[in-house]
Amino acid sequence: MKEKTIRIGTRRSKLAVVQTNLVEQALLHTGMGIKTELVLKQTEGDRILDKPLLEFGGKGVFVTEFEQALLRGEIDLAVHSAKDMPMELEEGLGIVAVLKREDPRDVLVTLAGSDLSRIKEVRIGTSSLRRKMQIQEIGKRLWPDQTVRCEDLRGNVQTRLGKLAEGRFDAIILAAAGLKRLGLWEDSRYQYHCFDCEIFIPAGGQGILAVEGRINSDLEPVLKRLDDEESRRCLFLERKILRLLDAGCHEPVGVYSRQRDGRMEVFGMSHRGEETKKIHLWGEITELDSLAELAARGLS
Ligand SMILES: NCc1[nH]cc(CCC(=O)O)c1CC(=O)O
Repeated sequence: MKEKTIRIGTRRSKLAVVQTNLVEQALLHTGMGIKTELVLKQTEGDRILDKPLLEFGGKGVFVTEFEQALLRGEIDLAVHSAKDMPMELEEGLGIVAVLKREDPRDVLVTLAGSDLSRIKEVRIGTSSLRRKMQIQEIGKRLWPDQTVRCEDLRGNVQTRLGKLAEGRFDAIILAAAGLKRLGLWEDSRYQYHCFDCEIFIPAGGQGILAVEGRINSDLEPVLKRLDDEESRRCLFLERKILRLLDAGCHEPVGVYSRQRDGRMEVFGMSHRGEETKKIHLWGEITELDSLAELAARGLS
């Protein structure tokens, strides 16, 4: 490949930049003499902070502007949190590399020293229907004599933590992956209660960084080196299930998969109409399509 600088697009948030730096590091580590340049963009999703995402176009709001830049050739790659990616990508673009999955768990975050057992009504900040649904259910076990009230909370991770610190909520729910990547995991201002993925099912793709690019580009040999096979397989399966479900963002859906002893294990939850459905299935890694269909059937 000819020596050139790879232009990588990402959002301006600190998490997005840190995540893109991870991709840059991985590119440097290929030892293929690659140079990178960051192209930061503010997206619709970053500008509109006073409404839940689902009121103005859902997942695409973080991605569309980068897709246009990729198609125009202004950037060569875009780095996304896989869970924020829309189901259908623009023609000619694809997920060209999948990095090794970071901790996929959801975490209940409280301020250091706070004791939720003393609170009659626990106010939890989250805008995600999936998180609201699951914390309501788990809350009945965690706090049998208390009530849980979920309230909307948007903004980047630091903004959300700021609102917790202001006392607007007793707890908030965030992804472990974001907290770890932002160096907040050891932060003594907060207490973290991690939920096992089989109990509190993460969003499809949670913890995974996906690199989007033009398909069949001359970067492919380089991008192969960044790719983690198991994470790619899990992301493929989780996205396939979501696509089959054709779940809009109005429906809470969680999907999580992992490889165990050479087989694929998948957990899912959905809530359509009045009913909450849960699945736990096993399948062969060579037959992900049929596993996805089985999972989607169980969740629809
Ligand atoms: N929706 C925002 C978002 N997108 C990705 C992450 C965390 C990183 C990841 O899941 O890879 C977060 C923050 C959060 O949900 O706490």
